[in-house]
Amino acid sequence: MHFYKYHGLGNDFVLVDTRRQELPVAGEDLSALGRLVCDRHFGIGADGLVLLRPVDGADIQMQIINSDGSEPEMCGNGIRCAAKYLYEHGGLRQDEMRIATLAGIMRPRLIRQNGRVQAVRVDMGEPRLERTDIPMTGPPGRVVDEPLALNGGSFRVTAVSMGNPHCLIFTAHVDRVPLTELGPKLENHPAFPRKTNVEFIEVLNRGEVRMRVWERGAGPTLACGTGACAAAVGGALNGLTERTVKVHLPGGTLDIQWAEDNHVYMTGPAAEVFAGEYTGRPV
Ligand SMILES: N[C@@H](CCC[C@H](N)C(=O)O)C(=O)O
Repeated sequence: MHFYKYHGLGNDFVLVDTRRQELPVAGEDLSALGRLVCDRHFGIGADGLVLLRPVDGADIQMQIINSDGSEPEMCGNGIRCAAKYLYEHGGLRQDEMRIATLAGIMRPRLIRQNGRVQAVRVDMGEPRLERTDIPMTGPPGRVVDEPLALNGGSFRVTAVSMGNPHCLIFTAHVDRVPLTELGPKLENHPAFPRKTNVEFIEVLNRGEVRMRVWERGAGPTLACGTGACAAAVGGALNGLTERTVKVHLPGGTLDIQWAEDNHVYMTGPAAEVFAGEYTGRPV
């Protein structure tokens, strides 16, 4: 299987263009393929597998499989990588694209300099704030700075869906958070019937935050695009930040704007690392 390896701020992906080859999976067992290629010891190694497919009504479809084999609705860093690949290798020589995902059609726009893609700005659509849309259990309404019981204590959480669920916790010292202990407990908390991504956020000032993320189906990652968008929305909902913020992640910085049209715009880099042939065991 021919693949490309990309990353967005260290959130890394194996990218496969299914328009150019058949996948080596019996009955399209994408969950098993995702687990195999993402494995950092026995596979190529990645946080996720990004599959590009032909589709009606958009330029391309992006499907993503987490490293645990689950299929999320959307991936912000992955879509910037997909857009860069499509322009540089995938025959889509246009600056604006429409990419279909399980969360709807996303619209990346390339920012180019001397013909090279420097960054990608993506219209990530509207955030979903109703509890049932996260989804989260409990009475109807938004989940903003609400207590969530865990381990005999409680956290104040804000919940935002960017097509995929995010549980945001604002904290004074993000470096002191025991991410690998709390992350899986919150990811699998019964309040989130489809599990959740978990973001710990420290507000530096009204235009900048620092964030660490525990991703649903992938664990701790160096960056999360949808998570950064959710953090900007959550910061504004709590009155802690403006609607335009820089989100500093372990892998680098994303610029996020929750615009007046209610759409969230994410700007950040995407990088190609290498290409290769996966010769591992077919599923
Ligand atoms: N890293 C991604 C999010 C990938 C999906 C996530 N793990 C989930 O299950 O929702 C991003 O950059 O948005």
